[in-house]
Amino acid sequence: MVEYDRSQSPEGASKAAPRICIVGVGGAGSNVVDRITLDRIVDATLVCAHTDVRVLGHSMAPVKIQLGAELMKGIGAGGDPDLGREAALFSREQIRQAIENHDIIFISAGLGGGTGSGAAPVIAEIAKNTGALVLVVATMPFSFEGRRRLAQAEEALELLQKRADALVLFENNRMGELILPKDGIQKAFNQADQLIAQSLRAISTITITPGLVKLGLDDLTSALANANGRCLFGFGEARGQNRGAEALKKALKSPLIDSGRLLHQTKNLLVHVAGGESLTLVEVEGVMKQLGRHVPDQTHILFGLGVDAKLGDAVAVTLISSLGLNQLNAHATAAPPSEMLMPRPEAPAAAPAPAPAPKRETPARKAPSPYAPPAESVPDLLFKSEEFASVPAIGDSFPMASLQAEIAKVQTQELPVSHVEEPADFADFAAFEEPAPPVMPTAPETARIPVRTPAAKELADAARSSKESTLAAVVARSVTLQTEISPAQDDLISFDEPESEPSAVTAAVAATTAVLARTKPAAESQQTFSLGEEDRGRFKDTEPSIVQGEDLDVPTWMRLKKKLRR
Ligand SMILES: Nc1nc2c(ncn2[C@@H]2O[C@H](COP(=O)(O)OP(=O)(O)OP(=O)(O)O)[C@@H](O)[C@H]2O)c(=O)[nH]1
Repeated sequence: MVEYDRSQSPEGASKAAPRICIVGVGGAGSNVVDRITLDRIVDATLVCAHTDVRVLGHSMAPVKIQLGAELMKGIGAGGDPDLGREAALFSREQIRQAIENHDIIFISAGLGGGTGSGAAPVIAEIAKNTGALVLVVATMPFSFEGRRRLAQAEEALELLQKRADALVLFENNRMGELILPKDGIQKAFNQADQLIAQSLRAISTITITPGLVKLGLDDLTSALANANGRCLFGFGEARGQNRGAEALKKALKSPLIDSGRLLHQTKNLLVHVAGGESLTLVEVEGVMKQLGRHVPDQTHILFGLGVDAKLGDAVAVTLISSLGLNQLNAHATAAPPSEMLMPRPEAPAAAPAPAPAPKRETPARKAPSPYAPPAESVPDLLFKSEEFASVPAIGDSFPMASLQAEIAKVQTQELPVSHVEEPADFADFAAFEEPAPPVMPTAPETARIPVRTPAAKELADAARSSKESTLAAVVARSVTLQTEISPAQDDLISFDEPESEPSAVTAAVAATTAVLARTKPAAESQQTFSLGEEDRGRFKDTEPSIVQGEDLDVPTWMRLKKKLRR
């Protein structure tokens, strides 16, 4: 495999992908790291740091640090932040070794207990001293946990604010309100962990994705700056014809934004729109117009636009803002979370109530980390070489017109498919309940590139000449008709000789090979299922839905798409 080594470029190593480390501290922090590990949502070094060996033992993080092993004897801090702090100080060398050599370090902790509240500020300080950018994602305790926990959380928060470059604070109470009372505490925690994990992914993506309109850490801190503020976070991703509008709708529906209602009161709102290479300006404009109905005119919108080939034909919208705790509480008592989208009325009746007197000063902006590049150079430093370089650019040199002509030929040609065997795990038609809409032939060239590759042609020819390779024929035909240039993570394509032929063709060949390698050969014993006129009884006046073993009620694009994804 030939890899494009960005460190060889004239700009040097500064263009390498940023190294991200996520440290979960204490029980809550470790749960968040587990979720990230399970979902494989961020490409990062995952570390779990805890005083409690039982929790560490169950942690899925590849790197585990037992804090203050000798001091704590493997038992948790029992809700005492002093013990948590001592334990972290005992293990500071181990912590430093685990987290050094990273550009961005996320620290996640539930505040209020002993380990998270005591150790997270120490870890943040060590992280800062390594020269990394330090972002803390923390939760405040539920009100039912009592005043002492809240006081401990507030104290830890102050320490963290002094050390972190940005602090994303979630209110467990608020997240707990969003589940049904009968669902119980476990569900509340799960919901919270999921939101925190999502926000971590979104923030890391925003910071590392090269942007046409780049958002920096200063934008993030502006969006989060609020006296005693809590994070409002919404994320949506969608495919299909109305993907921009759908993605925004999902982001607004995120419980922390309460169907867009909470945005009516925000001063700063960070909006990041990202898509694959097919993302159009019209779509972005549509998203922003629609969003404008949910935010007051005076809201300062921090807008970012990113192109990430990994998104393929999806569009993702991320909304990040913050609201003072008092405003949030006032909103919660005034209006229960709503299911419906509530656009802002055209003429807002009254200005939002003034924010209550701040309890705590918003921390002064920290001096930029030595690792943090100046605003203009952020996209360069944060460019992920191996991912983006592997996606072929579609230029004039690509023989699109002739390929499309060939495809048109193939599309009108009937391949002699006598039957298609469904592999065991292909019978899962439940997955089709909410399928992504088909990609229309009019889709922009960069969304999906129909490619008739030499390899695909060979396969199709072989399929026509051999009755036993019917599945291969369908796959070949499907690959021929709709080859995605942005394959799934496990289909990443290696380029042996990138310059030797158009890279999209290479991609299609590799995709074809990958699909076929995973495809089981058709079983000899399976019989072709066909209905003759005499069998059709009361259905005699209807069109047959199964022809030559293919169920025509299942739209072609669905069958082909499913097979391609396998
Ligand atoms: N979101 C979320 N919050 C949690 C979870 N578990 C605990 N919390 C919150 O985090 C706070 C701290 O709890 P833990 O993380 O278990 O405590 P710790 O930091 O490990 O401290 P010790 O148990 O005293 O060693 C609690 O007061 C809860 O508000 C969880 O799974 N998810």
